Amino acid sequence: ETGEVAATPADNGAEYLSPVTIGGQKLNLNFDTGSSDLWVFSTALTSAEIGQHSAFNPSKSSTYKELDGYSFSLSYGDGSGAAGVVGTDTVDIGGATVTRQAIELATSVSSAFVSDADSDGLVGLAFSTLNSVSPTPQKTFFDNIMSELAQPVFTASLDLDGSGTYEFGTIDSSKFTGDLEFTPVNAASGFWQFDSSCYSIGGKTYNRTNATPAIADTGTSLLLLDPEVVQAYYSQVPSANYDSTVGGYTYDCSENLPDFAVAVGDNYMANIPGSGITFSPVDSKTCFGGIQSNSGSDVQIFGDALLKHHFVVFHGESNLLGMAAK
Ligand SMILES: Cc1cc(CN)n(C)n1
Repeated sequence: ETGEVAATPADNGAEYLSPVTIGGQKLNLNFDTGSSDLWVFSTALTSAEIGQHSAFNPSKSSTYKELDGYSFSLSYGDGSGAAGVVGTDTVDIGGATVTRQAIELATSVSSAFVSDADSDGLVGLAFSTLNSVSPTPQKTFFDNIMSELAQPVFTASLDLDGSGTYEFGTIDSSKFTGDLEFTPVNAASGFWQFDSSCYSIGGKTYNRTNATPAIADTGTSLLLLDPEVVQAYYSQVPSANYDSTVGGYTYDCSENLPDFAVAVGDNYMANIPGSGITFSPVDSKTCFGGIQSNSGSDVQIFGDALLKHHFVVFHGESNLLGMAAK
């Protein structure tokens, strides 16, 4: 079995959304390799909360089964969150189908989700150990389908314009160039976590002895690195400075930015060309960088700002992360 689904740009350009069919109902969900819950807007929310979203209606699905007394509650690194009840239903992603997938129906969502009209929820693709369901954590879609897949993998090929594809069960060699380099993942963390102990700016490489581990996180827009790396990068950008009003480093959009690369394990340097560093405009002349600080937290988050320049393989059986240029 394999499945392929397109990722399309959300208006805000900060996330990638893909169509998922649950009990015959289609929702646009954010595939998130940095969390492990599949949750959706549900008709239990108020109409004000639902707004323009598609909301799953359990009473309209002939295959939905409530998990009586089960609940979930989530909060993400950006302060957003959701909570609600749990059931199972048939989930189809691009032709790959799980018949009794735990789905988490939101009865409350934070304001960030209400205002993000493009995302009807998330598909968590980190390890099931991080699933938030009580009293019994549930398995992710990938865990449930892995044994049915032609290969125990899923891949993310996210493009610069916010489009792209997620594929389950196959590694499409037409989607990358050069060698696919695999790195062992520390699955005990629950994340797709690996070491990252060097970086390069404008082609000059720096080794680090105190780097925090990194995770591959398709649900985060930016590249959130240890402060010393971020300061080193923006010290090479004359007009750059930390702007607390926007909460990050900004610079003149006219700058000729240096290339940046960061290690994924020991044998892959993931490069971002200088022309690909900017995340968004702040105003007519100021730009907000895709490289920002993790504020000294104990992990570096390799989000879409990095991943969209590469082809990424998540290998669930051997706990490996594959990276290739494209
Ligand atoms: C909703 C959401 C997901 C993630 C990354 N895992 N963030 C930071 N926010």
